[in-house]
Amino acid sequence: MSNSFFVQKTTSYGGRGLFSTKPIPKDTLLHISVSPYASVVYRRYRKEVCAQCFSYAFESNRNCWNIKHEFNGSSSYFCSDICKEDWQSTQNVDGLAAQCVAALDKLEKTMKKRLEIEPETIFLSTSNITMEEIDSAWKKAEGTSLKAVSKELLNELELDTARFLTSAIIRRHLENTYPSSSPTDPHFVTGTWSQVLELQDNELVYSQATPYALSSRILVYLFIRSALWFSVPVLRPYLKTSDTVRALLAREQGNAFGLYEVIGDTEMLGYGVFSSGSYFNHDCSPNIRKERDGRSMKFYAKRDIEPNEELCINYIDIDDVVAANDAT
Ligand SMILES: C[S@@+](CC[C@H](N)C(=O)[O-])C[C@H]1O[C@@H](n2cnc3c(N)ncnc32)[C@H](O)[C@@H]1O
Repeated sequence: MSNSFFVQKTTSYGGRGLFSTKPIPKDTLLHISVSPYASVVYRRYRKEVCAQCFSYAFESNRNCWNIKHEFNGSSSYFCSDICKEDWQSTQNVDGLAAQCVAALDKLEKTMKKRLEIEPETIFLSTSNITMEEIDSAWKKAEGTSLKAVSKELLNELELDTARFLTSAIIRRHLENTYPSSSPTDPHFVTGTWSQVLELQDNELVYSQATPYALSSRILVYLFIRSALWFSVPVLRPYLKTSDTVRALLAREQGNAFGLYEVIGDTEMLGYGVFSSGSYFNHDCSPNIRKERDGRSMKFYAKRDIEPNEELCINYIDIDDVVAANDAT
C-alpha cells in the first residue's frame, strides 16, 4: 500500500505501517478506501440504514427508509432510488444479494431452539489453544451434516456475522465470475480477495484470547452453508470448505472499521473491512483522521506532517469521526 504521499514499511515495533514520503499540509486527503470488500448493517438498523450508502434515517429526521427491494419475503432498504440502482448493479449482481438475504432469513425463521455444539466435537482447549486444535475444529465442522445444524438458533451477533461473511462470499464469487475490466467494476473499487488475504491474520491471537468464540464462529459457518447450499448453489465452491469464512474471520479481527453515523458519531450501525485502509497503525495522538463518506473511508492529514513520519489513526478516540477496530 503506497501512493504519492506515503509508502508501506516494516515498523520498528513489528508489523507493517505507512510512512510519509514528503511534507503533507494539514487537511490533505491522503487516501480513499472507496468501498468495503465485506460489510454488514446490523439487523436492528436494517430499515434505518441505507443498504448502499449507509446513511442513517434519523440524521435526515426520519424513522426509517421506505424505498425497498423485496425478494421472497425479505427486504433491503434504501435512502434513494439512486442508491437502490447502485446496489442492484454492484451488490445485487445476478440477484445474489437479495437471494442470500432471503435464504438466511428463511433458515433463521425455521430454527426452533439453540442447540449448543457439543464441546468435544469442536475443540477441547479453554486456554492456549493451538493452531492444530483450531484446524481440527474447522475440519470437523466441514464434515458436519447440513441437517444437523438446521435447528441451531444463532444469537443477534452471530446472525450479523453471517450477513457480513455472506457479503464477502458474494464478492468473491463476482470477482471470479466477472474479472475486472474497468475501474467502475465493484471488485475494482472494493479491492480484491487477494488484498484481503494480505491483511494481518489474527486468528491464533484472537482464538487464544477468546477460545469460547471458536464454536460460535463455526456455528455461523454451518448456518451460512446450510442456508445457502440449496438456495444459492453458485456459492457452493466458497462454502464446501470453511476456507473463505475462516480467512475472513481471521482478518476481520483487528482490521474492520465500525460504520458510525456521520453526524452524531455515537451509533455504530455496522462494520466493514476496507482492505486498503487497514495499514494505518494506532497512535493516541494521531496525525491522520478518518471520515466515512457514504460507502467510502477517507483519510486526511490531521496536522502538517513531516517526511518519514509514521501515519497513524486513533483506533479508540471518541473525538475522531469514526472509531477504528471497534467492530471486533
Ligand atoms: C489495522 S492493522 C494495522 C496494520 C498492521 N500493523 C499490519 O501489519 O497489517 C492493526 C494491527 O496493527 C498492530 N498495531 C497497530 N497499531 C499499533 C501500535 N501502536 N503498536 C503496536 N502494534 C500496533 C496491531 O497488531 C493491530 O491489531
